[in-house]
Amino acid sequence: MAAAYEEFLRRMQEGLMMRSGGMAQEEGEGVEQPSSPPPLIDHQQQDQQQQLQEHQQQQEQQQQHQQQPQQQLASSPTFKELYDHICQEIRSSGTLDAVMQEFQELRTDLQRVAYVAQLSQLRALRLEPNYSRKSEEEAISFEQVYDTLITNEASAGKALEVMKKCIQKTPPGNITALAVRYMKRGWASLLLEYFTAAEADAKISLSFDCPEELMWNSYEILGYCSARVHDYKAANTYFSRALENLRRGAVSNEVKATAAARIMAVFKTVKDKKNKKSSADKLDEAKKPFPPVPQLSYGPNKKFPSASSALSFVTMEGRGRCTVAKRDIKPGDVLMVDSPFCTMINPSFLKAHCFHCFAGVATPTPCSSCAKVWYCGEACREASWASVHQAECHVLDYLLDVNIGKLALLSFRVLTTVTWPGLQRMRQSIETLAEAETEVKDEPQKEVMEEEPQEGKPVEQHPFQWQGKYLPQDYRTVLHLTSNADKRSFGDMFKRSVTAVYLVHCLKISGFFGSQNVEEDDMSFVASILLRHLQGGSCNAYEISELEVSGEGLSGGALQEVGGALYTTISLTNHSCVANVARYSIGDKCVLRALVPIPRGSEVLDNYGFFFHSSTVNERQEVLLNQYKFKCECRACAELWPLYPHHTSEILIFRCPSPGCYSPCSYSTSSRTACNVCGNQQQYAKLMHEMEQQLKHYNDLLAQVRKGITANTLPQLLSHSTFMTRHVVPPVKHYTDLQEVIKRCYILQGNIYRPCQAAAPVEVQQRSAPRLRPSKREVVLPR
Ligand SMILES: C[S@@+](CC[C@H](N)C(=O)[O-])C[C@H]1O[C@@H](n2cnc3c(N)ncnc32)[C@H](O)[C@@H]1O
Repeated sequence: MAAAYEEFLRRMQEGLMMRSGGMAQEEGEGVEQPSSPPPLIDHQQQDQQQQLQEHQQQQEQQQQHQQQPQQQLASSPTFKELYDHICQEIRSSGTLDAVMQEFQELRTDLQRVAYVAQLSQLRALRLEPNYSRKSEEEAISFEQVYDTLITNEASAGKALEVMKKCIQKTPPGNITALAVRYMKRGWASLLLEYFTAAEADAKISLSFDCPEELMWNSYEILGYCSARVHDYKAANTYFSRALENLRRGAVSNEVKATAAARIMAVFKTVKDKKNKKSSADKLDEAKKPFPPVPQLSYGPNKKFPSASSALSFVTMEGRGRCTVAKRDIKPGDVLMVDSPFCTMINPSFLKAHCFHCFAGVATPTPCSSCAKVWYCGEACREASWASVHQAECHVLDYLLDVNIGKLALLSFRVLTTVTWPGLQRMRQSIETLAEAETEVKDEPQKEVMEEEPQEGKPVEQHPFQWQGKYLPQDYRTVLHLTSNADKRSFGDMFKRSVTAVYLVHCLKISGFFGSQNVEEDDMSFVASILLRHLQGGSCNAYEISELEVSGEGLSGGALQEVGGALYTTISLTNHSCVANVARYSIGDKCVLRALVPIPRGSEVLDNYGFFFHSSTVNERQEVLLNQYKFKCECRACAELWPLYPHHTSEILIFRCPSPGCYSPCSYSTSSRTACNVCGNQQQYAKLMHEMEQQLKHYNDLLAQVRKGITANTLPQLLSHSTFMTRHVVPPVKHYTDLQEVIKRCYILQGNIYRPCQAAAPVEVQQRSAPRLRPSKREVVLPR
C-alpha cells in the first residue's frame, strides 16, 4: 500500500499546469509529468503477501495519525501549504481508498467542489488580502541607494532599476516625492541614452504640478530630448525654463553652477538653429509598441467573425469540433485573427512588460494600489483597473504563486470578466449545460458535407451548431471549450477541485460577490464554474509570445511566452505534428496563417508545441495524451517520420503532381515519365531545372530573412512552399527548413521586444550638431 500512497501523492502533486494548444507549458515547479498510469489501483492484481504488508503499514499509519497531533495549517495559507496539508492528512489518516472511490463516483463539477469543500482544511479556510503593498519607508531606502549610484555614470543602469523599485513602492498620495522620483528615473534613462523613456518620465514628473523650482532637471531632460530630434524651438524653451527654475531652486550654489554650465553647453549650440520636424516624427514611430494586425483573407466569416470566410466549423467523431477549409487556401492566407476573452501575464515577465497590453517597457508606470505590477502608461493602467485588476489586486500574491499554476489567474479573470451579476443571469443555462454533459449525448443529426478530407479515410462531419454569432467576448464560447472531464485522472481532478474552492475564497475576499454575505450554495456554484475553466484552460489556453531580440538587426532572438490567453475561435483548431498553419501574437491578439496550400475540404491543423521534427513519436504521443487527452494519428505519427534532419544526405523524392494522386514517383530526366499509380505524364527534366533555380534563389531569400527583411521575401518563400508541396514527398530537410523560415517571417511580423529600449540614433552626429546629453564629468545629482 506504501506504493499506492506514493502513487497517490504523485498524482496529487500533478496537475494544474497550464496545458494548452501549443501553448503555454507550465510551470515554475516544472511541467506536468507526462503520461500517468490509470489512477485506480487494481488490488486484485497484487499478491496476498503484498496486500498484507500494505494493510499493516496502513494500520501503523492510522495509529501514528491518532497519536500525533495534526500540524496546524497556517492562517491565510498559500495554495501549496493548503494542498500539502490536505495530502498529508489523507495520507496519515489512511482514508485514501475511500476518498478516491467516493470522489470518482461524482459526476458533476458541482458535486466535486462540494465534496472537497467539506474537507476540514477548506471548511476552516480564511484568507486575508495578500499583495505587495506600497511603503514610503522602503521607497526612501531605494532612493538613498539611487542617490549613491547616480553619481557614477557607469552605475546608471543599476540606478534606473533601483529608482523603478522606488517608484513602485511610493504611495500614490506622496505627490511631490513621486514627481521627483520620476524626474530622477528620467535622468538615469537619459544617461543611458534611453531618450524616449527619459522624455516620458520627465513629462510625467511635470504632470504632478509640483513647485517648478523642484523640477528644473525635468526641463533639462526635455531640452536634451528635443534637441536630439532637432526640435530646437522646444529645446530652447525647455532649457530656458530649466535655467530659470534652477536659479530659484533650493540647491547648493555648487550644484547650481555645475548644472547651469552643463545646460548652457548644449543650449548655446541649439539657440539659433531651425527645426527639422521629420526627425521628431521618427521618434514617434519608435514609440508604437505593436505592428499592425493583418486583415483576414477572403473577408470575415459571417458567423465566426474572428475567422476567414474560407473556413467552416464542423464536428467529427473522435476529434470534437474541427476547422475545415471551405475553399482552396494558399500559403500565407490569414485564416484567423482572434481577440482574447481574457489574458494573464507570466509572473517572470512582470518586471519588464505591461501587465495589460504586454508591451515591453523600460520605465513603466506602477499600479496605484499594489507594488507588484507595471503598465506601459496611464491608459493601460486605467483599462486594466477597470477590467480586471481592481478585482484581483489585493489577492494577487495568492494568484501569482508559482505552485497554484498559471491557470488560476486566468480562470479567476474569466469570472471577474463575466462578473457575479452576469453569472447569475446565466445561471440556469449554465446548470442545464452541466447536467446535459453528464447524460449520454445523443448522436448529432447526420449531414454529409460536400467536402471530404483530403488525406486518410473520410470521416463523417456534422455542422457545428451554435446559436447566433460566435464572438470572442461572448462568455458562452468559453463555457463550451472542451474540458475532457471524462478523461481526467483522480489526482488531476482532485487537485483542480481544491484549487477551485481556494479561488472562490479569493473571489470572496476581493469583493466579487458584493458586500453582502454570500450563500454557501453560491460559493459552490462559482467554484464549479472555476473548476470547469481550470479544466478547459488546460486544453485551450494559448501563449502570448514575443521574439526577444538584441542588437540592431532582427537575426537570432528567442521566442518567449510572455503570457497566456483564451482565444475561443483559435480553440476550434485541432493538432497535428505536421501542422498546415502557424500561430503568432500581435499585442494580445492571435493570428493564424496558412503555411502550405490547404485543399478545399481538408482540416486546418495547428501544432500544440510538439513538432514531428523535434520530438520522437513516443514523446509526442505521451504528452498529447496526458495533456490534451487524445491519441495523435497524424501522418508523422502513423508513418513514424524520423527526427530532423530526417536523412543524413538530402534526397528529394518527387511526387506525382496530379491532384488526387500525389504518389511518390521514380523519374528519368531524359524523357517523359508516367506515374505508376495514375499514369500522369511528367517532363521531369523541366521540373528538375525549375527546382534547381528555386533552390538557388532560396539561399538569397534566407539571407534576407536573417537580416529581418520579410516584406518582399515572404511572398517568394510562400510561392516556393507551394512549389515544394506540389512536387516533393515529405519529410525532407529542405521542406522542413522552409516551413521554419516562413514561421520565422510570421513571427517577425508579430511582437518583438528589445530589452534595451534606447531609441536608435536618428542621425549620425555632426560637428555642429548639439550634444545629446551631458558628459560623465558633468553629471550632478538632480534635486
Ligand atoms: C484546442 S481544442 C481543439 C478543438 C476541440 N476539438 C473542440 O472540440 O473544442 C483541443 C482539444 O481538441 C481535441 N483534439 C485536438 N487535436 C486532436 C486530434 N488530432 N485528434 C483528436 N482530438 C484532438 C482534444 O480533445 C484536445 O484536448
